[in-house]
Amino acid sequence: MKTLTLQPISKVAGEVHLPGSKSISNRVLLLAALAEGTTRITNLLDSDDVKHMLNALTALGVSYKLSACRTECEVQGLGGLFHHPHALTLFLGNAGTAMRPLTAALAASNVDVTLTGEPRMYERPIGHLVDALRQLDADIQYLEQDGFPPLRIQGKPLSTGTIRIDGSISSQFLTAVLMVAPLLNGDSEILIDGELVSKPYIDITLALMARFGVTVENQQYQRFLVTGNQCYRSPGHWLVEGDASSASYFLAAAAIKGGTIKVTGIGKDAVQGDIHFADALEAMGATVEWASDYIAVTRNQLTGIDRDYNAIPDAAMTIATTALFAKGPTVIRNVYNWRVKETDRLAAMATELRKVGAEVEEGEDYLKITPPAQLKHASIATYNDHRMAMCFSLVALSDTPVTIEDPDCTAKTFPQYFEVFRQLSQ
Ligand SMILES: O=C(O)C1=C[C@@H](OP(=O)(O)O)[C@@H](O)[C@H](O)C1
Ligand SMILES: C=C(OP(=O)(O)O)C(=O)O
Repeated sequence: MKTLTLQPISKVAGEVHLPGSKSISNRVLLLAALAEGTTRITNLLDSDDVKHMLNALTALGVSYKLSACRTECEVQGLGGLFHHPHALTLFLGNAGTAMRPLTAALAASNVDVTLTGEPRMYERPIGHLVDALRQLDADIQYLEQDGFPPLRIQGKPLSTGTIRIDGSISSQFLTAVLMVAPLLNGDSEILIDGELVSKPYIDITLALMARFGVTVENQQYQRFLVTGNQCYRSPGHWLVEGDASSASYFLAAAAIKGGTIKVTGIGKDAVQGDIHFADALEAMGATVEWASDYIAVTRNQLTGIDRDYNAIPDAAMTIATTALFAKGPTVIRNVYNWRVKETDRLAAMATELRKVGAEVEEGEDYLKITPPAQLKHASIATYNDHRMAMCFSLVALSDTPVTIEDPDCTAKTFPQYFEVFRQLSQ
C-alpha cells in the first residue's frame, strides 16, 4: 500500500484558493440538468464525487461541455425530469451527494436504473429516504440488504401530498426529497420525524433551489412546504463557492503553527455551514479574520473546548486532530452520524488518535480527546476516508513525523490536498 510520510513542519503561512465545494458542485449539476436553460458553472470541484455525478448525468442523456481543466462546465438543462428508454446501471462510488439526490430524482423520472457504488456505500443507510419516497408510491427495490444500496429504481410519476421523513441520521435524505418536490404533479408537505441533523446543509439546498427559481417554506426545520408543477429555471452563470470543509485543514494548520493562512473562495457570507469551523477555532484561542471574500486564521495558544458539532459534522473531524495541540481536553459532541459516513469515524478517529499518544474516550456520539505531552510517530490508517487522511496531516505540525496510509483517498473531494498542504510549509 502507498504511504506518505510528512516530516515535522515548523511553520505554515500563505494563501490557498479553495477548490469548489463538493456539496454545491453536485447540487448545482443536478439542478442545472433538471432546469430550463443553460447553466455555465465555474469553480466546479474536480474530484471523484463530482465525477460520479457527471458520469451519471452523461448516462442519463444530459449534455454538457466540461473544460479541459474540468472546473468549468456548461450544462444544457432538460427542463424537467429524466427520460431514458433503456435500463441503466449507474456507479456512484461512495458519493452521498450523488446517491441520495439521484435516488429521489430518478424515482420520479421515466427510467429503469440500478444504482451501485463502492462496498462502503452498501453499508451506508438509505432506508429513511426510500421509506419517504415509497409514501409517494415510488418503486424502489433493495438488491442486497434492506435499507442499503444497491437499489433498483423503476421510475414513474409519483403521487403527492404529505411525506414523513426521518431526519435523525442524514440531512441528505431531506435534501433529496426537497429537490424533486417542485417537479411533482402536486404540492408537498414534508414532515420531519426526529431531530433533523446537519441542518446547515438544508440551508445550502434551499439557497440553491431559490437561485433556480423555487422557494420552499421552511417551518423551523420540522415542516417544509413545496409547491408542485414547477420547473427549475437556470440562473445562467453559477460560481461555486470554495469548499468550506476543505478549508478547515488549512485554517487549523494556521491555528496550530501559523503564521497566518488566508483561504479565498469563501467568506463571512458563504452559504456553507462549515465556515463556522472558524468559530470553534476562535473559541479555542486562534485569531480569525472574516472578510467578504476570505477567511484568515493566525496562531495563538489553543485551549480545548467542549461543543456540539452536529451542524458541522465534516469540519468537526478537523477539531479532533487540532485537539492534539490544545491545552486540556477537547470534547466533540452530538456526532452520532460519523458512524455512517465514509467509515465509522468515531471508531476510526479514536483508534488513530490513540496511536499518536492521545487519551481518547469514545462515546456513542462523542469523543473526548486529551492530548499527550509528546506526540508519537505512527502509521495512520485512513479507512478509505479522505477526511482521515487530511485531518492527520496536521500531526506533522508537531516535532514528530506522521505516516499517512493510502494518501490518494483524498481524491473523493480534494485530489491535490497534500500538494497544497506542502506549499504552505515554511
Ligand atoms: O448535503 C450535503 O452536501 C452533505 C451533508 C452532510 O451529510 P449528512 O447530512 O449525512 O450529515 C455532510 O456530511 C456531507 O459531506 C455532505
Ligand atoms: C460524509 C461525506 O461525504 P458524503 O457526501 O459521501 O456523505 C464527507 O465528505 O465527509
